[in-house]
Amino acid sequence: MIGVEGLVRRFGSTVAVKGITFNVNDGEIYGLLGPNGSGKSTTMKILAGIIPPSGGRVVVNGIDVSRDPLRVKEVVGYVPETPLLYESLTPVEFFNFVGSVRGIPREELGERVETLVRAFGIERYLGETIGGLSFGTKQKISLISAMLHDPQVLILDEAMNGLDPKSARILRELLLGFKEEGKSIVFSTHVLALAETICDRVGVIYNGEIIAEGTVDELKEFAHEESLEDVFLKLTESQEEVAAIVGALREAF
Ligand SMILES: Nc1ncnc2c1ncn2[C@@H]1O[C@H](COP(=O)(O)OP(=O)(O)OP(=O)(O)O)[C@@H](O)[C@H]1O
Repeated sequence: MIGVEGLVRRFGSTVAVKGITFNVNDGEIYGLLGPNGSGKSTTMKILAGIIPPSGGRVVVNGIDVSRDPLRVKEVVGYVPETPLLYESLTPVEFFNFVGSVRGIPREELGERVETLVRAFGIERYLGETIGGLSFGTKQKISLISAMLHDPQVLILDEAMNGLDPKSARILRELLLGFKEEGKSIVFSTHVLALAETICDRVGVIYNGEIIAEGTVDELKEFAHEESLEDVFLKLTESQEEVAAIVGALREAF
């Protein structure tokens, strides 16, 4: 369970997050959708205990992120937008490192690594240094490392980035399984068709504020639109702008 109330985050004079409020229940996948620079990653970093809020209150599984960010990290699995890995290690060395930092018993760690490595099909890269691997393979390593301690809460920032269709399907099925187990999942994506199929509820964030929230069907009804993409463009005031740009491009080419 995640509770976010009046969350504010400033970077100097920039107010990246302007007092947002939302909850994510146990067994729920919450989609955080918004244009570039709207405050998604900043919000997710705060939920994961990576950066502190400037104001408001965030409680993750009963733990206040401002008071106890280290304990928050224990219950959260966080996948950043860009994988942050030790490039000179092999995936096996990296998973062992994560396992020891998190205090995961050796046998449990071995079993989880084996299951997830097989699921994402990266067995053949286990002995290579991470620095030489493709972006998609690094993303899979980042995902696996976030799941090794079996966290109750998953914060996934553009987690499908770089994944091939098979791995994207596997991740989707894994997330649906986690949801069944009662985990809370926050998921940001620019792929609205994906959000439509996976999220129980979505929050549309724009200029650091949540401007609409609900199930995909509720948002479609609210905006009188047929697809989540049209809802998104309408709410973020991009529909007319997109039409004007496309018109100009057609004239130019
Ligand atoms: N470390 C930082 N220092 C200064 N400004 C920052 C920092 N991190 C984020 N910002 C600013 O905060 C705002 C929100 O950024 P954020 O990365 O949260 O957006 P986002 O919705 O995740 O965007 P994208 O879809 O492009 O990943 C932007 O104006 C960004 O420039």
